[in-house]
Amino acid sequence: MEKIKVVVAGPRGKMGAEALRMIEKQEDLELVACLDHKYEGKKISEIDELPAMDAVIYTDIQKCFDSVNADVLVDLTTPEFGYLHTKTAIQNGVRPVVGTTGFTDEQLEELTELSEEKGIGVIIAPNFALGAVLMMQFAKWAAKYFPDVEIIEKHHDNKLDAPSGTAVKTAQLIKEVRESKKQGHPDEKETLQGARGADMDGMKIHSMRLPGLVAHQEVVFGSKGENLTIKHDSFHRESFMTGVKLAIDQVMKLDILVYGLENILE
Ligand SMILES: NC(=O)C1=CN([C@@H]2O[C@H](COP(=O)(O)OP(=O)(O)OC[C@H]3O[C@@H](n4cnc5c(N)ncnc54)[C@H](OP(=O)(O)O)[C@@H]3O)[C@@H](O)[C@H]2O)C=CC1
Ligand SMILES: O=C(O)C1=N[C@H](C(=O)O)C[C@H](O)C1
Repeated sequence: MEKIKVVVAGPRGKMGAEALRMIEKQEDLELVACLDHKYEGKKISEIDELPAMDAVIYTDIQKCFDSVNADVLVDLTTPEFGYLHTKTAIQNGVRPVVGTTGFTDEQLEELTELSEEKGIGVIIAPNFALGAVLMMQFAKWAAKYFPDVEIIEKHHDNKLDAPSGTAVKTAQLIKEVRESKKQGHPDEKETLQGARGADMDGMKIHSMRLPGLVAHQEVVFGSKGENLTIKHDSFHRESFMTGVKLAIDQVMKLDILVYGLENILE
C-alpha cells in the first residue's frame, strides 16, 4: 500500500501534537517531516511528550520541501504562518490541509486562485469536528425560518484569533440563506464599547476566552415566544482528528481549494 506522506506544521502545539498521535496510529499515513520555528534538525522523538517518531524538524519550509518527498502539509500553527505555509506548499506541489484559523477573506481568495492556477488540492476547514460541522449545517437550516440569531463562541484563553473561525464560517453559512437584517432595537446604543459583540451582516458574534474551556459554540435563534439553541462542545482535541484524517485522504483527490469540511462529507 502506497502511504500518504505527511508534513505537520506546529507539531508541539495542542492540535499539532494530537495530529502526530493520530498519524502514528494510521497504517496509510507516514509522517515524513515537521515544520517548527525551533529545534531545527531534531527528531520528533527527541522532544518531550511527543510520540516516538523519527521525522525530522525543519524551520525553513522551502528547505523542508526540497529535502523530503511530501504529499500533504497539515498546518496547525498561527494565522500569519499558516497562510505563508499554505502558499509555499501549493507552489511546491504539496497539498495543504489547513486547520489554522484567522485567515482574511483576501488571503482565502488569493489561495483559492493559486490553487486553481497550479491545479493543487487544498482543504481549509475552520472546524474538523464532525459535530461542529453538523451544528453549522443545522444553524444554516434554522436561519431560513429564524432570521434573528446571535452566535456565542467560547474557547480556551490561549486562542489568538477572535471571533473563532467556526463562528465566522457559521455566520457566512447563515448569510447564504438569510436576508441582511439589523437586529435588536433600531435605536440601541452601547454605553460600553463592544457590549453587543461583533457584527456580521447584522448578526452578533460574542467571543468568550477562559481557562478550562476547549472549543464550544451556541447559535441562538429568537422568534415570537420561542428560542432555539444549537450547541456544540469539543471537550478534547481528539474530536478534531476524524476530520483531519478525512481531509488528508480527500485532498489527494482534489485539484481546487475547498473551504469547509461539509464540502467533502458524503
Ligand atoms: N480547524 C480545526 O478544527 C481547529 C483549528 N484550530 C486552529 O489551529 C491552530 C493551532 O491551534 P492550537 O494547536 O490550539 O495552538 P497552539 O498555540 O497550541 O499551537 C501552535 C503551534 O504552532 C507553533 N508555531 C508558531 N509559529 C510557527 C511557525 N512559524 N512554524 C511552525 N510552527 C509554528 C507554535 O510554537 P510556539 O508555541 O513555540 O510559538 C505552537 O507549537 C489555531 O489557528 C487554531 O485556531 C484549533 C483547533 C481545531
Ligand atoms: O483555537 C481553537 O482551539 C479552535 N479553533 C478553531 C476555530 O477558530 O473555530 C476550531 C475550534 O473551535 C477550536
